[in-house]
Amino acid sequence: MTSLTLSGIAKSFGSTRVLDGIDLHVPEHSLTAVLGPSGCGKTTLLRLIAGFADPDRGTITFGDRIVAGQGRPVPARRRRVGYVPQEGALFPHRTVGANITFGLPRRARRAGRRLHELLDLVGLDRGLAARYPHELSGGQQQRVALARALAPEPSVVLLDEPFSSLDAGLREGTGRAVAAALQASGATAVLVTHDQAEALSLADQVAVMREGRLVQLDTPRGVYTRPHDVEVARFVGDAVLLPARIRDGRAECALGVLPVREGDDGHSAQVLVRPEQIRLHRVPAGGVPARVDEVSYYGHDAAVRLTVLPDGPKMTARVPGDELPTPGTTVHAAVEGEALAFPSEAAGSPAETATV
Ligand SMILES: Nc1ncnc2c1ncn2[C@@H]1O[C@H](COP(=O)(O)OP(=O)(O)OP(=O)(O)O)[C@@H](O)[C@H]1O
Repeated sequence: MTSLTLSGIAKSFGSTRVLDGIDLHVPEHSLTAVLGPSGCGKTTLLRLIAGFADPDRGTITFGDRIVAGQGRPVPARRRRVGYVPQEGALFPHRTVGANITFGLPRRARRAGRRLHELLDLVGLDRGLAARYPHELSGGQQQRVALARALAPEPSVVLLDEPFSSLDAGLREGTGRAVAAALQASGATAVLVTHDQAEALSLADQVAVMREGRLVQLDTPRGVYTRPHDVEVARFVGDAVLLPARIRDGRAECALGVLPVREGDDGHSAQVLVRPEQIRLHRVPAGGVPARVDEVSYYGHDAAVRLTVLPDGPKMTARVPGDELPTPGTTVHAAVEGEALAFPSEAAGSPAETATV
């Protein structure tokens, strides 16, 4: 395995610039999630790394070996890349075992030991080796696809939305199993996804893309707690956005006077609070009075929709499932921790404020 470095990568199709100056370093033995909305260029980026297409500008380096951008590009088959597509694309008429060992030399295929190692690695029962893909669940099929990608011990493993065809329950378990197998194999991996929960829960670092550019490269926690801008903040989680005025490291807004991490004094700004930062008290406790409009109970927690009294903004708080207020009553909403301040012009239209 090896590290992966992209420097100044650009790619256009006709007059459309799809990737614009991407710089990305994926350390050895780590998993980077490339997160972004549909059409932002994620798959194109993976295809360039794999060698299925060439960048117009910039270089791609595996360890200290330049594979694209200087001289003739190294062809895909010589890059030693493992690729896991959206739906495993397993060979339907080959058994699980034959699918996994497809890329191995004949001798290794016969020995069977590597097959067992790979099945163990991705957490599949060895007894499944004789089955055909249609006899497996979607999650099992994706694990087989990963085992097949890992079999030849690739330099880099690329996964293109590998869980998008799975239903929610299977998705989480398969994601964790795949991340664990990648870690156990020591793989250097890039996972493309538009699902922020998947990116935050599985990856070591998250590369947030927008319209062909990399807007933030950070740890999952960094992306969530220190988003580069309002758009990133809203993309990676629910957010309450309020107009505010910053003074002495504090923001004056509809939720009171909140400490902020950053923000220029005397400027009008937008403050961002995560719904789970809003605490609801039955008695005044430093918060502002709010009317409970609606409560959605999810078991582990609940979403409480509020209107700040008398006619302030509407917002949603996430509270523990055992602390449910009654709709129609008045509570006192207080913010725990720091709010994030952003320049007000970056916050979008007024209609977007105070929503989640
Ligand atoms: N071979 C191609 N020829 C022309 N345009 C292309 C080609 N491949 C991709 N595009 C365009 O480039 C843009 C980025 O596509 P890409 O598939 O990389 O995005 P994505 O972020 O992976 O989207 P999704 O999440 O929907 O798969 C899109 O506008 C797409 O139409």
